[in-house]
Amino acid sequence: MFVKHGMNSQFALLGIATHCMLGSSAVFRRQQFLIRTLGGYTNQTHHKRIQQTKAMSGIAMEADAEHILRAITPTLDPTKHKGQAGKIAIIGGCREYTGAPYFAAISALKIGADLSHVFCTKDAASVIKSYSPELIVHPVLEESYSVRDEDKLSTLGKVLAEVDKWMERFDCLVVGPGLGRDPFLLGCVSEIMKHARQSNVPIVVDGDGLFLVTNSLDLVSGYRLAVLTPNVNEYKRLVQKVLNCEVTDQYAHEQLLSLAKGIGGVTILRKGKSDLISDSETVKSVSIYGSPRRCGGQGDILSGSVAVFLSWARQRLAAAEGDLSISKINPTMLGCIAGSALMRKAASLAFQNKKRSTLTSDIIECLGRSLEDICPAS
Ligand SMILES: NC(=O)C1=CN([C@@H]2O[C@H](COP(=O)(O)OP(=O)(O)OC[C@H]3O[C@@H](n4cnc5c(N)ncnc54)[C@H](O)[C@@H]3O)[C@@H](O)[C@H]2O)[C@@H](O)CC1
Ligand SMILES: Nc1ncnc2c1ncn2[C@@H]1O[C@H](COP(=O)(O)OP(=O)(O)OP(=O)(O)O)[C@@H](O)[C@H]1O
Ligand SMILES: [Mg+2]
Repeated sequence: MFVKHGMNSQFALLGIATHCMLGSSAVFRRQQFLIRTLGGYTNQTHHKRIQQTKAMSGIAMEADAEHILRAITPTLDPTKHKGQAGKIAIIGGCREYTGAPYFAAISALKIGADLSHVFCTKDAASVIKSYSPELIVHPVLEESYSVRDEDKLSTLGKVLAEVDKWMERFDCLVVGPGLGRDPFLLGCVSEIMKHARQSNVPIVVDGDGLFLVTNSLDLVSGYRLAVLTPNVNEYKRLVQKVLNCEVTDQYAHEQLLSLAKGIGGVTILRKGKSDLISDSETVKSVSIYGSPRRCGGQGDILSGSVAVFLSWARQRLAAAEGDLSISKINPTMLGCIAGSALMRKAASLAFQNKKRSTLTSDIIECLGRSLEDICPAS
């Protein structure tokens, strides 16, 4: 039994119950007993919940990712101006990590965003600029070691003023790649996230952003434009914090639904052998064959990609144009499915060429060709 206790454990139990219901076994009757004992639902609510969960988990889960990629990728139209294909900002990059924010930001550009900004610490900024002249790099974040206690409040004010100047222009923020875990820096980033939320800017949370959010769930709880992209460790910590239990692979879909619901309907992309995606209403998987290489940085490509596709999906749905088959799907789900599929296709292509020496930069080089194969530019 993976559930220990806690309100949200009810959802996990419902998931187990649904699973067992399909088998109609004695174990199911036992789970029903447990739900009644621990869940506190009326019989009617209980029955409705089970029906809903059954409907959700009973359907084929694999997303039609290529169809979605084609439906949300904008055409290259000569009447468009700079910025219309997306302006993305990465909040990340500190003394230790300069690769992660670079990978996320450059991936966004290689897929087709027009502008990619990075807000990082002063130490990281010149290094990131030296990787690429394409990125707009703002050396605005500060770590504790570089700020005296008496200057912390004024520094926070300056950081927020710098980021706020740009906030309304961004189509999506990616918070966390290479952010580090310095307490003062994370305090500033919390405020940036609150401002993004007030401005209705979507936020993709990855890497150390997930460390921050796991300890301060209110930052994203109930925000439908938040996407969390946890790896195996990050997912484990989220499940322990929110559901108060261990990760289960046997009831992976149900647990993911419960987690997304427990954080108020955010969208979660659980990375792994297959990527599992849920917005607390449905669960989809992307199992396109990727690469057996697990070099660091692939998650950063993914977070940058999800930011672009999420922006494109929102744009496409807002204009109510194009493919009606996607019009009922949450844009955060569309963004995750498209980002996951493209990342995996590019990884597969890079591995065909480079085999054991495949690195993250090789995968980034394959992003354009992989998108072209699915969705030709002309
Ligand atoms: N080139 C770069 O600059 C890269 C930087 N990265 C950044 O590195 C930072 C950390 O990301 P990771 O993916 O390594 O974070 P993880 O939380 O997955 O892992 C951090 C380290 O702690 C260990 N760890 C994690 N949870 C643990 C637990 N419960 N008990 C014991 N050990 C545990 C892991 O094995 C790993 O060595 C993020 O900011 C990320 O964005 C990565 O994206 C990889 C590439
Ligand atoms: N076992 C696997 N098989 C195939 N693809 C995988 C596997 N594990 C992860 N991936 C893919 O690799 C990408 C990155 O996932 P990963 O778990 O490595 O993220 P991460 O640890 O956050 O990476 P990073 O090093 O950038 O922080 C995801 O798109 C995921 O689909
Ligand atoms: Mg990561």
